[in-house]
Amino acid sequence: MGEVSLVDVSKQFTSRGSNPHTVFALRRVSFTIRDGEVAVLIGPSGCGKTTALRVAMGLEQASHGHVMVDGREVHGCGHDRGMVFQHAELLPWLTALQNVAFGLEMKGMRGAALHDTAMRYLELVGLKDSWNRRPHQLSGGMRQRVGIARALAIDPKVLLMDEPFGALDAQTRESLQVELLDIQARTGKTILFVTHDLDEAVLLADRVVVMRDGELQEIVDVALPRPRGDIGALRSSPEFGAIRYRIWQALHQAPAVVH
Ligand SMILES: Nc1ncnc2c1ncn2[C@@H]1O[C@H](COP(=O)(O)OP(=O)(O)OP(=O)(O)O)[C@@H](O)[C@H]1O
Repeated sequence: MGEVSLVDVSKQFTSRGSNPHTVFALRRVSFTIRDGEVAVLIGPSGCGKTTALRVAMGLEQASHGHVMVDGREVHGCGHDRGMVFQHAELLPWLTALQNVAFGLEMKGMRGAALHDTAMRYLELVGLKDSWNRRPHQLSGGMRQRVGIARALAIDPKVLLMDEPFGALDAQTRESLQVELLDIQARTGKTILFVTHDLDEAVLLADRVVVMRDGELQEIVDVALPRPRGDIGALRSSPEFGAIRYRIWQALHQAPAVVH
């Protein structure tokens, strides 16, 4: 199982100093991502996407409301959730293999099981032959692959991905999108994915959660068959265009009324 819910979650940040003020990053946000589903969070810069992900991960505590995983309220981080960041955030002094093994060691795995499991996940992301390279010896795309392998290796129920392909060139981004679709098909992981990119949202998602000013604006169903197949052909299909336009409309609707 891997169902994750944000239940009436609000998050406010209060800055101190000479000009103290409060920012409402999330206001009463509720949604559920079903087991095995890919949900994409999209919305303008500053609308609260990263905050929603960090609250779901347990890196931030909600000011109000709570997070449930498989019907159980969670507090703080846990091995049931894995996170992939925009800039892989690898430990620079460790090899690719050691970076993937790191989380497994935290889980208590040792010896041959540790090595074999870390290697299996590097293989899953196509990096078996680069196991001994340190992050500075890897391209941006390869570093992101290591980040994905590291998050998957702990076998979380839910994968939380914060603009993981945002800093990559278009070609690398596209090949990682295809890889992620493939990995998701093989592992059946529940994924909550943040992006600014409409095409990426339609390509990856079962549902797209549109956010605005810290509020949930709308949830749009992406009724495209899986596997997504030839993504070039899919992108140019009328069905893809219609869903993309539906999300665009949701993004450009009048702002939600703040009570
Ligand atoms: N630690 C923090 N302290 C103060 N304010 C914060 C903090 N984290 C986020 N915020 C504020 O909360 C709001 C939402 O930020 P968040 O990073 O979640 O938005 P986002 O939609 O992910 O933006 P982007 O697309 O630019 O990454 C913004 O106004 C931001 O400045």
